[in-house]
Amino acid sequence: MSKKQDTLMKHIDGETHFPYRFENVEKKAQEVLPKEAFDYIQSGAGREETLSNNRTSLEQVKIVPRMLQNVGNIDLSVKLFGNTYKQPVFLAPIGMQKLAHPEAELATVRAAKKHGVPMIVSTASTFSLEEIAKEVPDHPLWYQIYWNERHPDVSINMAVRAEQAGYDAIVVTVDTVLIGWRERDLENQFSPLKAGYGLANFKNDEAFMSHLDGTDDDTIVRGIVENFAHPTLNWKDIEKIKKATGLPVIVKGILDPEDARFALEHGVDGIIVSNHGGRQLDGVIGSAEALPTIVEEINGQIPVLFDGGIRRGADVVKALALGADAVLVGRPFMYGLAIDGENGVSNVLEHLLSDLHVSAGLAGSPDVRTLKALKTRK
Ligand SMILES: Cc1cc2nc3c(=O)[nH]c(=O)nc-3n(C[C@H](O)[C@H](O)[C@H](O)COP(=O)(O)O)c2cc1C
Ligand SMILES: O=C(O)C(=O)c1ccccc1
Repeated sequence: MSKKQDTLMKHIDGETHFPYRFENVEKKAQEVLPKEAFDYIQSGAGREETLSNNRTSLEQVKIVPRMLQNVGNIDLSVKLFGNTYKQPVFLAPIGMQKLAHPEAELATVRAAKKHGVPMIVSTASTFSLEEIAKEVPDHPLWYQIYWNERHPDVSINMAVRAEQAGYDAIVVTVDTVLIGWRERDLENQFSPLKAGYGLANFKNDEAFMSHLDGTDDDTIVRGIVENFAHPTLNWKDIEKIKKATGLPVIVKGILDPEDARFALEHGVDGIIVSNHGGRQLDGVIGSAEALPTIVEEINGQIPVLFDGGIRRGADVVKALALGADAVLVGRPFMYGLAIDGENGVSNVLEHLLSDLHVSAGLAGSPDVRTLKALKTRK
C-alpha cells in the first residue's frame, strides 16, 4: 500500500475530525471568526462576479482521464527556477494573517513545511520576513512585493532583505495599483491596514523609517497605507526590482496574453495568472478561462503559475491540464488557520494533497509532465 493510500485508510478510520469538504471548512471558519475578519477574507470586489467567475471557469473544464498508465509510483515534484518542489502547490501570498490566528504566518509556515509546500510571504505579513524564515530553516519561501511608488528604495530594500534571508524568488503583485472596491469591508467599516497588523516588515526597515516624520504607530500606519497604492506602477519598475537582487522575479496578476508577452520582453522569469481572488476589479474573466490564452502566448519560455478558486485535488489537475506549471491556494489555508492554527493549516493541506494524489492517479498521470499532457473539454 502506498503512503498516500495509508493516509486514505487513516481518514476512513476516523483518526482525524477536521472537515473534509471545503464548504464545511469555510463554514467552521465563519463560526470562529469575527464577522469583519471573515468577510474580509471571503469577499470579493463589487458584486463579486470575478470571485464567482473563478469557480465557474474551473467547473466548466472537464478532464479527459487516461487509463492503463501505471500510476503505482506517483511523484508530483516540479522544478521551477532551478529549485525542486515536492508538489506543484504553493501557499498564495496572504497579508494580515493575525486576523485569523495570533500565531499567524509562523503557524502557517510550520504546517507548510510539514507538507513540503512552499509559502509566498506577503509584504503585509504580521511577522517579519526574517522571523518567518527563521521559523523554518531550509524550507523554500518566496517573497511578494507591493511596490512603494513614492519611495522605491523601500521596495528595493525589501527585495534585498528577502534575498539575504534566503528566499528563493520575488513575486511582484501588479493587480493592486489601487485597492479594490470591497463593499462588505466598506459596510463593516473595516480596513486591515488601519487595524495595524501589517507593520512587521516595515517597523524595523531602515529605508521605510528614513522617510517618516515620526516613529509612533500612527505615522507608521500612514506610511504603510501609502505603500499599498501604486497607480504609476509600470514595466520599468519591474526592471528595477529585477536588478535589485539575483533572484528570479515573477509577476502576479496577468490575464491578457499581450501583458504576458510584455512580461517576456521585460525579462520577467515567471508569471502568475490571477485576478487576486476576485478582490480587485469586478466583472473580470475567471482565472481558468484566461489561463490557456496565456499558456499559448508564453509557449513554454517561462513558468506559468495559476491561482483563483483552487479548492480540491481535481482543480489542481485541471489547472495543470490547461498548462499551468503549478498552482497557488489562498483562502482554504486561511480558514484552516482560523479554525485551529498550525494544525488547521496542516489538515487543509493534508486533505488537498491527498486528494491531489488520488486525482492525479485516477487521471492516469503519475507526474507533472503527464498531468500537463492531459486533454480537457469545455
Ligand atoms: C485575505 C486575503 C489577503 C490577500 N493578500 C494578498 C497579498 O498580501 N498579496 C497578494 O499578492 N495577494 C493577496 N491576496 C490574493 C491571493 O494571493 C490569491 O491571489 C487569491 O487569494 C487566490 O484565490 P483563492 O483565494 O481563490 O485561492 C489575498 C487574498 C486574500 C483572500
Ligand atoms: O486584501 C488583499 O487582497 C490584499 O492584497 C491586501 C492589501 C493590503 C494589505 C493586505 C492585503
